[in-house]
Amino acid sequence: MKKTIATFQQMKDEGARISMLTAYDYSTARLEDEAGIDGILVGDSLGMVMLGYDDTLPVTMDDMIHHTRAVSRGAKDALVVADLPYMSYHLSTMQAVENAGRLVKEGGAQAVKLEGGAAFVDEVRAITRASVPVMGHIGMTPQSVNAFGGFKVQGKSEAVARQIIDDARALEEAGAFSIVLECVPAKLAELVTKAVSIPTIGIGAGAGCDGQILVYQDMLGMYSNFTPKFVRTFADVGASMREGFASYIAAVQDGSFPAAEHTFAISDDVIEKLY
Ligand SMILES: Nc1nc(=O)c2c([nH]1)NC[C@@H]1CN(c3ccc(C(=O)N[C@@H](CCC(=O)O)C(=O)O)cc3)CN21
Ligand SMILES: CC(C)C(=O)C(=O)O
Ligand SMILES: [Mg+2]
Repeated sequence: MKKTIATFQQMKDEGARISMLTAYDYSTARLEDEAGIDGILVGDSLGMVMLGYDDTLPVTMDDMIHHTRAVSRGAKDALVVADLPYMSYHLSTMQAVENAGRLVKEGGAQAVKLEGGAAFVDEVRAITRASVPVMGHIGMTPQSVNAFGGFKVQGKSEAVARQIIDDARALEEAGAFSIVLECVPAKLAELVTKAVSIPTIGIGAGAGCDGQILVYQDMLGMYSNFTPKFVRTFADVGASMREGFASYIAAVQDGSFPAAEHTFAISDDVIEKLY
């Protein structure tokens, strides 16, 4: 059965941990869904892991819609959340609602995510008012990479830690259904999780969150540009792929592929006539 934002809230209330992963295409979404994932995020991280940019800033609404449509078709049960990319919700609440609406209407997402806390409560309220559920995202928000001076842990000082707690409360008050906590100290994430009644989903935020999310290429060993400290390789699919590609290349080179069983037959009569 399709999971909803009510399923997420019920899981927090019952103390069941929520599992999320990113996906950017139909086949991967299908595999994650079959494995029983609760939620799939079509992250703007697709700019890095799918498109090869150095950060998420160049990702467009058209990129997001293209990938969200594919994921929506593969996610039978999982809740599909799509990221609002950089500059798609920063100009006005009107722009935010319009683009959130496109991710639902054209992409087939059930919810959207935006980066920001107290500074974006007007956008969260406006999108929620249009009946699109919003996931907040605070801590190390990658769209602010230039403002942070790199992908750096946030919330180690009292001032920033306090801001993160205030941001979480502001998001809940504005109607967000859930909050991603990225790259914040584990004990701060625990405090935030207790400070709000909506589920927190952590990435590099420790086990005290209500759920976890990872970029799937990271947990399958498929992306080697960097490996954040918070990543565990659950299966080395990257190594399997490299081996598979290498044996294909070798088989083509030595002529062992394709073999007879991979070919289509034609009657000798027909062939004779062609000579
Ligand atoms: N493949 C991938 N995985 C991600 O988790 C991810 C993306 N891409 N793209 C968007 C953002 C960027 N993220 C990142 C990127 C780098 C670090 C990183 O290198 N962190 C270091 C140092 C942190 C510090 O000490 O301040 C680490 O060791 O984890 C963390 C998160 C998380 N998101
Ligand atoms: C890492 C998650 C939370 C994200 O925002 C993304 O994949 O874009
Ligand atoms: Mg993102």
